[in-house]
Amino acid sequence: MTDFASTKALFHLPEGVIYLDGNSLGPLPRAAAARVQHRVQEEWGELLITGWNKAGWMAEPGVLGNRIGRLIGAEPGHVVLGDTLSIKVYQALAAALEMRPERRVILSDSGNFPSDLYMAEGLIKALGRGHELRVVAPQEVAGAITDEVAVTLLTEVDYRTGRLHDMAEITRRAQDAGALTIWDLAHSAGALPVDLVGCGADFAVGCTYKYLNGGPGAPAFIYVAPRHATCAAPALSGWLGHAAPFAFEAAYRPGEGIERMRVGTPPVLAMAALEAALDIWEGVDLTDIRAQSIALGEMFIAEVEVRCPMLTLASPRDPSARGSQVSFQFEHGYAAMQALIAQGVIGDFRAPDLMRFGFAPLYIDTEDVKEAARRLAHVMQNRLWGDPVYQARATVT
Ligand SMILES: Cc1ncc(COP(=O)(O)O)c(C=O)c1O
Ligand SMILES: Nc1c(O)cccc1C(=O)C[C@H](N)C(=O)O
Repeated sequence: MTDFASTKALFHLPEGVIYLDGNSLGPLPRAAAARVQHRVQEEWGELLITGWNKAGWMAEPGVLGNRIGRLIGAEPGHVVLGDTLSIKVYQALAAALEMRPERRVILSDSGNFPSDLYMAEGLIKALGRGHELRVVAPQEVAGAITDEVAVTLLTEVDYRTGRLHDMAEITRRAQDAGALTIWDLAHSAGALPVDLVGCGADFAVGCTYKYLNGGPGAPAFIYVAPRHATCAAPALSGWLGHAAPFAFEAAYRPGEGIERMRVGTPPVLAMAALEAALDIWEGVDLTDIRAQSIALGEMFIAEVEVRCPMLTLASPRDPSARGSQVSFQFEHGYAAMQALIAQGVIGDFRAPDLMRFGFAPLYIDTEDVKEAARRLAHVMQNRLWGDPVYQARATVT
């Protein structure tokens, strides 16, 4: 059984703050600052360029990829880190489309994060072969899998509502129809158990700065199923995905297996912070995370619905149908969230009217949830959101 009181102590959280936004950016693992400092001073400072070999910087995208692989049910040696999630979406999609050259439809849903859809649009333009991005409502995905579909591009957990796709069922249906699947695990990795092997997923991508707590700008990851490892063509054929980067050949040859999904120089400083964050996951059981995340979410919903009748639940009520976040709809949601943040409870707002709260059991406990609901009730009952100071929109929300 995971001891969540011990894991909470491993994070720095500002005094008085209840942090319900780890679904956007996880908090600072206490060990990360010293780990980054060590990398800067002892490795970069003292080893200089020899750090690539002596400190293992060059191999780290695969080493950390394996540690993430354990959390998402991947086979060892089939996850690699690097770049941003948007880039990894592009790579997976380009590889999948190449593997289904006779088909033209990319199937996604309106609950997908816009960047995934934008990357698909950009790739369609770049390919110029008449592909279509077909976007349906989340609940219509299964029915929209036809033999026109080359690939499904879906985020398992809807970033706005927390609605969860049935990964196993959709993967099965897609493959029965001859399509490939790409799963974006941005809101899944570290939030709930994921079983890529069990589901038979073809590709998966995700970020490490949310529930994995790797820090702002932490690198993304990509998974390619072993059966595709030698046929997935890398669209972004950078030198570190080459079979022999240091042979400096004039022409590109894809690297062995997942190595070919590397592009360029790895983010060495960011990986130091991520390494410290992943240490915390070593003793953690994802089934414990799921059970506790459901308990926290259920408690929050119950407390808020009793105290704040003006808020409407926008997430699935059935906890098994949602990820590790809960959203409430409110017309003045932006200002209400700003007022709540001023009370020390950090959640976020997603247009047009959703107040979104993430529950990460590693550092959020039942007392936090009760206190967050109390402060939210204070904001709502006293109509603090009506104060013009909370209406001004910030650049990043
Ligand atoms: C589901 C999903 N996909 C893609 C992205 C984009 O990630 P990045 O900014 O790392 O490219 C995000 C978050 O920003 C996301 O939540
Ligand atoms: N990646 C982000 C960023 O660089 C700035 C602000 C927010 C983000 C996010 O990750 C947003 C997140 N994907 C979401 O679900 O809304």
